[in-house]
Amino acid sequence: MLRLCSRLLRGGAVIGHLTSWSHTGPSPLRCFSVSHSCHGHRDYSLPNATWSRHTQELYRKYEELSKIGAWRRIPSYNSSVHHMADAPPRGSRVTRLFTRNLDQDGVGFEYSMFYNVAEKRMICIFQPGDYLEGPPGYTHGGCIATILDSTLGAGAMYICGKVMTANLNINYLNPVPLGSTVIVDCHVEKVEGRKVYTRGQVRSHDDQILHTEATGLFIKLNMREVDHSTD
Ligand SMILES: CCCCCCCCCCCC(=O)SCCNC(=O)CCNC(=O)[C@H](O)C(C)(C)COP(=O)(O)OP(=O)(O)OC[C@H]1O[C@@H](n2cnc3c(N)ncnc32)[C@H](O)[C@@H]1OP(=O)(O)O
Repeated sequence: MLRLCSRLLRGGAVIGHLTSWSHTGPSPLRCFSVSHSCHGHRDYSLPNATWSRHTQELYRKYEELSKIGAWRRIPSYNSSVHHMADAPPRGSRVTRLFTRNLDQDGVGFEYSMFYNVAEKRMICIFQPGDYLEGPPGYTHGGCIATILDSTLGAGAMYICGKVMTANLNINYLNPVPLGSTVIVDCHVEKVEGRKVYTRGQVRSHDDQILHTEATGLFIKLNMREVDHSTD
Protein backbone atom coordinates (compact mmCIF):
# COMPACT_ATOMS: atom_id res chain seq x y z
CA MET A 1 0.00 0.00 0.00
CA LEU A 2 2.79 2.38 0.85
CA ARG A 3 4.46 1.79 -2.48
CA LEU A 4 1.09 2.14 -4.21
CA CYS A 5 0.49 5.53 -2.59
CA SER A 6 3.94 6.61 -3.53
CA ARG A 7 3.41 5.58 -7.16
CA LEU A 8 0.02 7.25 -7.31
CA LEU A 9 1.28 10.44 -5.82
CA ARG A 10 4.13 10.56 -8.30
CA GLY A 11 1.78 9.59 -11.13
CA GLY A 12 -0.64 12.42 -10.45
CA ALA A 13 -3.82 10.33 -10.15
CA VAL A 14 -4.87 11.55 -6.75
CA ILE A 15 -7.61 14.11 -6.35
CA GLY A 16 -5.82 15.55 -3.37
CA HIS A 17 -3.03 16.57 -5.66
CA LEU A 18 -5.23 19.52 -6.33
CA THR A 19 -4.86 20.81 -2.82
CA SER A 20 -2.00 21.91 -0.64
CA TRP A 21 -1.17 20.07 2.56
CA SER A 22 0.35 21.07 5.83
CA HIS A 23 0.95 19.30 9.13
CA THR A 24 -2.26 20.82 10.46
CA GLY A 25 -4.37 19.30 7.68
CA PRO A 26 -5.83 20.28 4.36
CA SER A 27 -6.13 23.87 3.28
CA PRO A 28 -7.76 23.64 -0.13
CA LEU A 29 -9.23 27.11 -0.14
CA ARG A 30 -5.85 28.67 0.51
CA CYS A 31 -4.39 26.57 -2.27
CA PHE A 32 -7.09 27.51 -4.70
CA SER A 33 -6.78 31.18 -3.94
CA VAL A 34 -3.13 30.79 -4.82
CA SER A 35 -4.07 28.79 -7.89
CA HIS A 36 -6.26 31.60 -9.22
CA SER A 37 -3.08 33.10 -10.55
CA CYS A 38 -1.55 29.69 -11.16
CA HIS A 39 1.67 30.37 -13.04
CA GLY A 40 -0.25 32.06 -15.85
CA HIS A 41 -2.00 28.84 -16.91
CA ARG A 42 -5.39 29.14 -18.56
CA ASP A 43 -8.33 28.77 -16.18
CA TYR A 44 -10.79 26.56 -18.09
CA SER A 45 -13.61 27.18 -15.60
CA LEU A 46 -14.14 30.61 -17.15
CA PRO A 47 -16.75 31.02 -19.93
CA ASN A 48 -15.71 30.62 -23.56
CA ALA A 49 -17.47 31.25 -26.87
CA THR A 50 -18.77 27.66 -27.13
CA TRP A 51 -20.90 27.92 -24.00
CA SER A 52 -24.63 27.90 -24.69
CA ARG A 53 -27.03 30.49 -23.33
CA HIS A 54 -28.19 28.07 -20.62
CA THR A 55 -24.61 27.30 -19.57
CA GLN A 56 -23.77 30.99 -19.39
CA GLU A 57 -26.94 31.81 -17.44
CA LEU A 58 -26.25 29.14 -14.83
CA TYR A 59 -22.62 30.27 -14.59
CA ARG A 60 -23.74 33.88 -14.03
CA LYS A 61 -26.22 32.75 -11.38
CA TYR A 62 -23.50 31.07 -9.31
CA GLU A 63 -21.04 33.86 -9.99
CA GLU A 64 -23.58 36.28 -8.51
CA LEU A 65 -24.07 33.96 -5.51
CA SER A 66 -20.28 33.92 -5.09
CA LYS A 67 -20.27 37.70 -4.73
CA ILE A 68 -22.48 37.49 -1.64
CA GLY A 69 -20.22 34.87 -0.11
CA ALA A 70 -22.10 31.57 -0.14
CA TRP A 71 -20.39 30.03 -3.17
CA ARG A 72 -16.90 29.99 -4.62
CA ARG A 73 -15.83 29.12 -8.13
CA ILE A 74 -13.08 26.50 -8.36
CA PRO A 75 -10.43 27.29 -10.97
CA SER A 76 -9.68 24.49 -13.41
CA TYR A 77 -6.45 23.78 -15.26
CA ASN A 78 -5.63 21.12 -17.83
CA SER A 79 -3.08 19.32 -15.69
CA SER A 80 -3.36 18.13 -12.09
CA VAL A 81 -0.01 19.60 -11.15
CA HIS A 82 -1.16 23.10 -12.10
CA HIS A 83 -3.66 22.88 -9.23
CA MET A 84 -1.02 22.12 -6.66
CA ALA A 85 0.74 24.46 -4.36
CA ASP A 86 3.16 21.59 -3.58
CA ALA A 87 3.60 20.24 -7.09
CA PRO A 88 6.36 17.71 -7.65
CA PRO A 89 8.77 18.16 -10.54
CA ARG A 90 7.13 16.94 -13.75
CA GLY A 91 10.22 15.70 -15.49
CA SER A 92 9.80 15.09 -19.20
CA ARG A 93 6.24 13.76 -18.97
CA VAL A 94 3.42 15.97 -20.18
CA THR A 95 0.25 14.82 -18.45
CA ARG A 96 -3.25 16.15 -18.91
CA LEU A 97 -6.32 15.98 -16.74
CA PHE A 98 -8.74 13.54 -18.43
CA THR A 99 -11.58 16.09 -18.44
CA ARG A 100 -9.36 18.78 -20.01
CA ASN A 101 -7.44 16.75 -22.56
CA LEU A 102 -8.75 18.25 -25.81
CA ASP A 103 -7.25 21.35 -27.42
CA GLN A 104 -10.50 22.49 -29.03
CA ASP A 105 -13.10 24.28 -26.92
CA GLY A 106 -16.66 22.98 -26.88
CA VAL A 107 -16.17 19.42 -28.16
CA GLY A 108 -15.39 17.69 -24.85
CA PHE A 109 -16.07 18.44 -21.21
CA GLU A 110 -17.10 22.07 -20.78
CA TYR A 111 -17.72 22.72 -17.11
CA SER A 112 -17.31 25.00 -14.17
CA MET A 113 -17.54 24.03 -10.49
CA PHE A 114 -18.73 26.06 -7.51
CA TYR A 115 -18.42 25.08 -3.86
CA ASN A 116 -20.59 26.00 -0.85
CA VAL A 117 -18.72 25.43 2.40
CA ALA A 118 -21.70 25.66 4.75
CA GLU A 119 -23.73 23.17 2.72
CA LYS A 120 -20.75 20.85 2.02
CA ARG A 121 -21.93 21.04 -1.55
CA MET A 122 -20.16 21.11 -4.90
CA ILE A 123 -22.06 21.89 -8.07
CA CYS A 124 -20.79 21.55 -11.61
CA ILE A 125 -22.35 23.28 -14.58
CA PHE A 126 -21.65 20.80 -17.36
CA GLN A 127 -22.10 21.06 -21.13
CA PRO A 128 -21.09 17.81 -22.88
CA GLY A 129 -19.62 18.37 -26.34
CA ASP A 130 -20.06 16.32 -29.49
CA TYR A 131 -16.93 14.22 -28.93
CA LEU A 132 -18.52 12.70 -25.81
CA GLU A 133 -21.10 10.75 -27.76
CA GLY A 134 -22.43 7.42 -26.57
CA PRO A 135 -25.87 6.59 -28.02
CA PRO A 136 -26.51 8.74 -31.13
CA GLY A 137 -26.93 12.35 -29.99
CA TYR A 138 -26.49 11.53 -26.31
CA THR A 139 -23.65 11.62 -23.83
CA HIS A 140 -21.65 8.45 -23.15
CA GLY A 141 -22.37 6.97 -19.73
CA GLY A 142 -18.66 6.86 -18.96
CA CYS A 143 -18.45 10.61 -19.44
CA ILE A 144 -21.36 11.12 -17.06
CA ALA A 145 -19.57 8.86 -14.56
CA THR A 146 -16.42 10.94 -15.03
CA ILE A 147 -18.06 14.27 -14.33
CA LEU A 148 -19.88 12.76 -11.33
CA ASP A 149 -16.64 11.28 -9.98
CA SER A 150 -14.90 14.62 -10.45
CA THR A 151 -17.64 16.66 -8.78
CA LEU A 152 -18.25 14.22 -5.91
CA GLY A 153 -14.48 13.91 -5.47
CA ALA A 154 -13.84 17.63 -5.54
CA GLY A 155 -16.53 18.06 -2.86
CA ALA A 156 -14.96 15.34 -0.71
CA MET A 157 -11.55 16.93 -1.18
CA TYR A 158 -12.79 20.34 -0.06
CA ILE A 159 -14.16 18.82 3.14
CA CYS A 160 -11.41 16.31 3.93
CA GLY A 161 -8.29 16.96 1.90
CA LYS A 162 -6.58 14.25 -0.14
CA VAL A 163 -8.93 11.42 -1.09
CA MET A 164 -9.33 8.72 -3.73
CA THR A 165 -12.47 7.18 -5.16
CA ALA A 166 -13.16 3.74 -3.66
CA ASN A 167 -16.70 3.21 -4.90
CA LEU A 168 -19.04 4.90 -7.36
CA ASN A 169 -22.67 3.79 -7.89
CA ILE A 170 -24.71 5.30 -10.67
CA ASN A 171 -28.33 5.03 -11.80
CA TYR A 172 -28.83 6.37 -15.32
CA LEU A 173 -32.45 7.53 -15.45
CA ASN A 174 -32.69 9.73 -18.54
CA PRO A 175 -30.11 10.25 -21.31
CA VAL A 176 -28.21 13.53 -21.47
CA PRO A 177 -28.37 15.19 -24.92
CA LEU A 178 -25.04 16.34 -26.35
CA GLY A 179 -24.77 20.12 -26.16
CA SER A 180 -27.35 20.40 -23.40
CA THR A 181 -26.62 22.08 -20.08
CA VAL A 182 -26.92 20.04 -16.92
CA ILE A 183 -26.16 20.71 -13.30
CA VAL A 184 -24.21 18.11 -11.34
CA ASP A 185 -25.27 18.70 -7.75
CA CYS A 186 -23.21 16.85 -5.10
CA HIS A 187 -22.78 16.94 -1.35
CA VAL A 188 -20.93 15.16 1.42
CA GLU A 189 -23.44 13.16 3.47
CA LYS A 190 -21.22 11.96 6.28
CA VAL A 191 -17.62 11.26 7.24
CA GLU A 192 -16.74 8.14 9.24
CA GLY A 193 -13.05 7.85 10.02
CA ARG A 194 -11.29 7.91 6.65
CA LYS A 195 -14.51 7.23 4.72
CA VAL A 196 -16.26 10.13 3.06
CA TYR A 197 -19.79 9.31 1.85
CA THR A 198 -21.12 11.50 -0.94
CA ARG A 199 -24.29 11.73 -3.01
CA GLY A 200 -25.10 13.53 -6.24
CA GLN A 201 -27.58 14.11 -9.04
CA VAL A 202 -27.39 15.24 -12.64
CA ARG A 203 -30.37 17.42 -13.55
CA SER A 204 -31.28 19.45 -16.60
CA HIS A 205 -30.47 23.16 -16.43
CA ASP A 206 -34.11 23.98 -15.57
CA ASP A 207 -34.39 21.16 -12.99
CA GLN A 208 -37.17 19.54 -15.04
CA ILE A 209 -35.35 16.29 -15.83
CA LEU A 210 -33.50 14.09 -13.37
CA HIS A 211 -30.89 12.44 -15.58
CA THR A 212 -28.70 10.57 -13.14
CA GLU A 213 -28.29 9.73 -9.46
CA ALA A 214 -25.07 8.60 -7.81
CA THR A 215 -23.34 7.84 -4.55
CA GLY A 216 -19.60 7.86 -4.07
CA LEU A 217 -17.30 6.60 -1.34
CA PHE A 218 -13.97 8.39 -1.04
CA ILE A 219 -11.13 7.37 1.25
CA LYS A 220 -8.97 9.94 2.94
CA LEU A 221 -5.34 9.18 2.26
CA ASN A 222 -3.22 8.48 5.28
CA MET A 223 -0.62 11.20 4.89
CA ARG A 224 1.82 9.67 7.38
CA GLU A 225 1.92 6.54 5.22
CA VAL A 226 2.29 8.61 2.08
CA ASP A 227 5.17 10.57 3.56
CA HIS A 228 6.96 7.37 4.63
CA SER A 229 6.35 5.74 1.28
CA THR A 230 8.61 8.21 -0.43
CA ASP A 231 11.61 7.23 1.73
C1 LIG B 1 -11.04 20.90 -7.84
C2 LIG B 1 -10.80 20.59 -9.22
C3 LIG B 1 -11.78 19.64 -9.76
C4 LIG B 1 -11.17 18.52 -10.47
C5 LIG B 1 -11.22 17.30 -9.65
C6 LIG B 1 -10.68 16.19 -10.42
C7 LIG B 1 -10.99 14.98 -9.69
C8 LIG B 1 -10.61 13.82 -10.48
C9 LIG B 1 -11.35 12.64 -9.93
C10 LIG B 1 -10.63 11.42 -10.27
C11 LIG B 1 -10.88 10.42 -9.19
C12 LIG B 1 -10.20 9.19 -9.53
O1 LIG B 1 -10.22 8.79 -10.65
S1 LIG B 1 -9.39 8.40 -8.29
C13 LIG B 1 -8.75 7.04 -9.17
C14 LIG B 1 -9.69 5.85 -9.09
N1 LIG B 1 -9.56 5.25 -7.77
C15 LIG B 1 -8.54 4.43 -7.53
O2 LIG B 1 -7.70 4.13 -8.36
C16 LIG B 1 -8.45 3.94 -6.10
C17 LIG B 1 -7.83 2.57 -6.01
N2 LIG B 1 -7.95 2.11 -4.63
C18 LIG B 1 -7.02 2.42 -3.72
O3 LIG B 1 -5.98 3.05 -4.02
C19 LIG B 1 -7.26 1.98 -2.32
O4 LIG B 1 -8.16 0.90 -2.31
C20 LIG B 1 -7.83 3.16 -1.45
C21 LIG B 1 -6.81 4.31 -1.37
C22 LIG B 1 -9.18 3.68 -1.98
C23 LIG B 1 -8.06 2.61 -0.04
O5 LIG B 1 -6.93 1.88 0.36
P1 LIG B 1 -6.32 2.03 1.83
O6 LIG B 1 -5.79 3.42 2.01
O7 LIG B 1 -5.37 0.89 2.02
O8 LIG B 1 -7.54 1.91 2.79
P2 LIG B 1 -8.31 0.59 3.30
O9 LIG B 1 -7.71 0.22 4.61
O10 LIG B 1 -8.41 -0.44 2.24
O11 LIG B 1 -9.78 1.18 3.52
C24 LIG B 1 -10.04 2.21 4.47
C25 LIG B 1 -11.49 2.03 4.92
O12 LIG B 1 -12.34 2.19 3.74
C26 LIG B 1 -13.08 1.00 3.52
N3 LIG B 1 -13.14 0.77 2.07
C27 LIG B 1 -12.14 0.83 1.17
N4 LIG B 1 -12.58 0.61 -0.08
C28 LIG B 1 -13.91 0.38 0.04
C29 LIG B 1 -14.94 0.08 -0.90
N5 LIG B 1 -14.68 -0.01 -2.22
N6 LIG B 1 -16.20 -0.04 -0.43
C30 LIG B 1 -16.48 0.06 0.91
N7 LIG B 1 -15.53 0.36 1.83
C31 LIG B 1 -14.28 0.50 1.43
C32 LIG B 1 -12.30 -0.10 4.24
O13 LIG B 1 -13.14 -1.18 4.61
C33 LIG B 1 -11.80 0.63 5.46
O14 LIG B 1 -12.86 0.78 6.37
P3 LIG B 1 -12.65 0.79 7.96
O15 LIG B 1 -11.90 -0.47 8.28
O16 LIG B 1 -11.82 2.03 8.23
O17 LIG B 1 -14.02 0.87 8.52
